[in-house]
Amino acid sequence: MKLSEILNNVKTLGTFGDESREISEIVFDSRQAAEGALYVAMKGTVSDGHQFINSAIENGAKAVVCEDLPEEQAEGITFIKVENSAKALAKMAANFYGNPSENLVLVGITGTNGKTSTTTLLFETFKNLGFKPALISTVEVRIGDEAFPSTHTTPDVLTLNQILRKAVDAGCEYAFMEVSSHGIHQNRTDGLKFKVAGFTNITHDHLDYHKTFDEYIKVKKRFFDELPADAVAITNLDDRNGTVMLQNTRAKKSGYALKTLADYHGKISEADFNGMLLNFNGKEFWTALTGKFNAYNLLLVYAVACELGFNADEILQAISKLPRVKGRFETLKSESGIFFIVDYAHTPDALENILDSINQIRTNNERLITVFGCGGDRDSAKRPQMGKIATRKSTLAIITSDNPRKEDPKQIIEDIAAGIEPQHFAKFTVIPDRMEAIKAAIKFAEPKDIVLVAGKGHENYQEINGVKHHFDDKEVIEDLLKKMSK
Ligand SMILES: CC(=O)N[C@H]1[C@@H](OP(=O)(O)OP(=O)(O)OC[C@H]2O[C@@H](n3ccc(=O)[nH]c3=O)[C@H](O)[C@@H]2O)O[C@H](CO)[C@@H](O)[C@@H]1O[C@H](C)C(=O)N[C@@H](C)C(=O)N[C@H](CCC(=O)O)C(=O)O
Ligand SMILES: Nc1ncnc2c1ncn2[C@@H]1O[C@H](COP(=O)(O)OP(=O)(O)OP(=O)(O)O)[C@@H](O)[C@H]1O
Ligand SMILES: N[C@H](CCC[C@H](N)C(=O)O)C(=O)O
Ligand SMILES: [Mg+2]
Repeated sequence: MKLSEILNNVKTLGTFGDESREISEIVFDSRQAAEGALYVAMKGTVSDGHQFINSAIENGAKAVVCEDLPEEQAEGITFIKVENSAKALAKMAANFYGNPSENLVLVGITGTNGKTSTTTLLFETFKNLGFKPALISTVEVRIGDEAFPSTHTTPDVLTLNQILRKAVDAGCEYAFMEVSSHGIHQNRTDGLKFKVAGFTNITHDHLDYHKTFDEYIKVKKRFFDELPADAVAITNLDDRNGTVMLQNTRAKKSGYALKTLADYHGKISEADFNGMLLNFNGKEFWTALTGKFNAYNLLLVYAVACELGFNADEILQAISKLPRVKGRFETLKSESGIFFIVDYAHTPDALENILDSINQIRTNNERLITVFGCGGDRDSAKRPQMGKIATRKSTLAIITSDNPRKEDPKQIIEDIAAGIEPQHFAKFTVIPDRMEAIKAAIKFAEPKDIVLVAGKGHENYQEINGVKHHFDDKEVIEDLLKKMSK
């Protein structure tokens, strides 16, 4: 594609060199530049892409988009100065891939917890409705039945447009994607045309990156502020910040809630480990999903589908067939009758929610054993909070490791333990090796007891010192049960 076409509608502050040259690809990483590439220099969180302009050129880049022009401009290279490289990249990526977000119905879901669950449930619902949808999530990218590995919750804007292009070419009419706060902040979703935007909730997470909760809220809100007038914004009215999210949006506003009046009102009529009887806007149906948070997720799915013009009965029929999402309240029972739950709860709010859901369902004669840890090189403020919640709400908490990354696992565990209240000191034990921790839980458990293994969900690795070792909670439980014949 010609550079001038890639620059269509990009606000430039100056062009130096040939604008009519052919561009083979757009890259923002100098190491990926090949012959004829356009290199976009971006200021990152660790380094400044402007430092790598020369190495991009050495690798074959023929054009450079940057915020600061280099003092010496290499001969034969076109330089384009812009105010904000990330914003320019978003526009250029959409141009390069033919604006695919305008050729399908794009739905974005944001919030601290529930993005993967809701987008996956939407994907499955639309499959049940007879479509071939696309999914962009933490767990995987899907184009119909074809699955691709996922590297981020919200990929970079080039990858996003590339995926959406592929989806459009494959005949997808709907795409459901997770919108993370990092993604919004780093302009990864700029230039995409969203038809529906959904908000799940906002609680404590990622403050290592956003610094304050206010800042985190502001970033999430930006997603709704930037929606076009013909979009629909759907918020959770039970969340303290649900209304704030839509305060300045131009989109049509809609709300869902279990506790207050809303356009989409839901009620849990019955719940046990096998599922729930739900009532949405007066219509009752069964689901195999369980946990109050899944009632919220399903209600948002229902609201999105209604706003997209589908018939309520048809939607509920499609929703009632939904399977559980991988690693989200996944259950498993041992031969001796110990009940296991594998869940991705890795924030204080998610951990509290899942423990509350389990406690509401259990009859209290069984004991609840919680195995969990906290990730290294991530928001450390959530650690003591999770220690407090797990010990308050379980019979026994076994504190272990969950992706220590470059940190010392013992230090992470100490941070978690620091939040435990003195009256609960007898209710926890520390076993840093996750396999040993799960083994101890199985040993301790008696028939009917419940073992919650939280934090990793679908993840199939334990990241220690930059190395990802294969580790899958569900697989480990199954293997141990066989070995321990329990
Ligand atoms: C902290 C963070 O979000 N970092 C993301 C960011 O990288 P960065 O700003 O640190 O990049 P940098 O290393 O400072 O480099 C600056 C620029 O120089 C370029 N560069 C760098 C080196 C070089 O030799 N040549 C070169 O051109 C880089 O490509 C980049 O454009 O931009 C990159 C490109 O889009 C992302 O891959 C990267 O994600 C990292 C890997 C990451 O771990 N991100 C996580 C925290 C994340 O984004 N998570 C969210 C949310 C998860 C959740 O909600 O739970 C997600 O959406 O996945
Ligand atoms: N609507 C919800 N409200 C609160 N907690 C939820 C909700 N949905 C799921 N959870 C809990 O949060 C965990 C993570 O859910 P999910 O993976 O759907 O969230 P996410 O927003 O995609 O997370 P991430 O930011 O890591 O991508 C689940 O395992 C469950 O314990
Ligand atoms: N997307 C989240 C996942 C956290 C999952 C948990 N297992 C951990 O490693 O902390 C993150 O990268 O912060
Ligand atoms: Mg996710």
